[in-house]
Amino acid sequence: MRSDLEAAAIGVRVASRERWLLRDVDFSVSFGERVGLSGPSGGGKSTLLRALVLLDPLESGSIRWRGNIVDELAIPTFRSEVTYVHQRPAFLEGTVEENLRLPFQLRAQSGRKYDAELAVRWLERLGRPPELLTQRADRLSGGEGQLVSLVRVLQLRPSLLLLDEPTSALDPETSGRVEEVLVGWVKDRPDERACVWVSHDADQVERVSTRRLLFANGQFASPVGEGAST
Ligand SMILES: Nc1ncnc2c1ncn2[C@@H]1O[C@H](COP(=O)(O)OP(=O)(O)OP(=O)(O)O)[C@@H](O)[C@H]1O
Repeated sequence: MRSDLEAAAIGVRVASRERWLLRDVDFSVSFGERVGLSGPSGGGKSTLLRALVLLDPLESGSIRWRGNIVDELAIPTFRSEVTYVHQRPAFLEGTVEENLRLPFQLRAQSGRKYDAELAVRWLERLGRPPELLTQRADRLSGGEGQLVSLVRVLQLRPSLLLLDEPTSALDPETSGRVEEVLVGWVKDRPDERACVWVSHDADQVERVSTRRLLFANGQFASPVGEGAST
């Protein structure tokens, strides 16, 4: 059966090209899945997620999204459907709300408009009040930044989220909310949503994933088994 995202034999080298960060890596994910990715620091998990959305140039291999090779022209639309969520998100000057409005100016989002009510609903589900919208984005704490970055992504209705340690700066209670929101997000539409979740917390991986993988030295190690199936 065809997977929705398929990476075939992808390779990434450092800019100087003297070292491979990923070499001949195969990976696929299908809608409905929640893939938990763990492994040692510096093992290449972020590099892999970035390569899956072509944020770094591939030295070899290819990415297919829903059966089609993703070429240069397809990248903007592809990235509106498959989104990398950075562990330490960046914001532009201005309020949180101004930052939430910005992606709607991109061509890939044409025809869509910022919806303040939707943003407030996501914030509420993440345990934050609407007043956060008026706060300056550059004054957010690390944890608040992670929450706002999730709202920024979720409001754009993506299909596949590549989550790079999305709760690393959050307290346990808020982490729990994020887990609930993101697991629920996939479960609500399992035929059109999935996520890959990088975490160093083995218990979290167990809670959030339907499939668990270990990534080290730029390669997948042998599977560590199935996670929570529901
Ligand atoms: N642009 C780059 N140029 C050179 N080396 C890089 C580059 N990007 C990443 N690396 C190196 O690639 C390796 C993998 O880094 P990566 O951030 O993907 O690991 P990780 O598994 O996500 O680590 P962590 O769990 O600490 O976040 C590291 O040794 C890192 O220093």
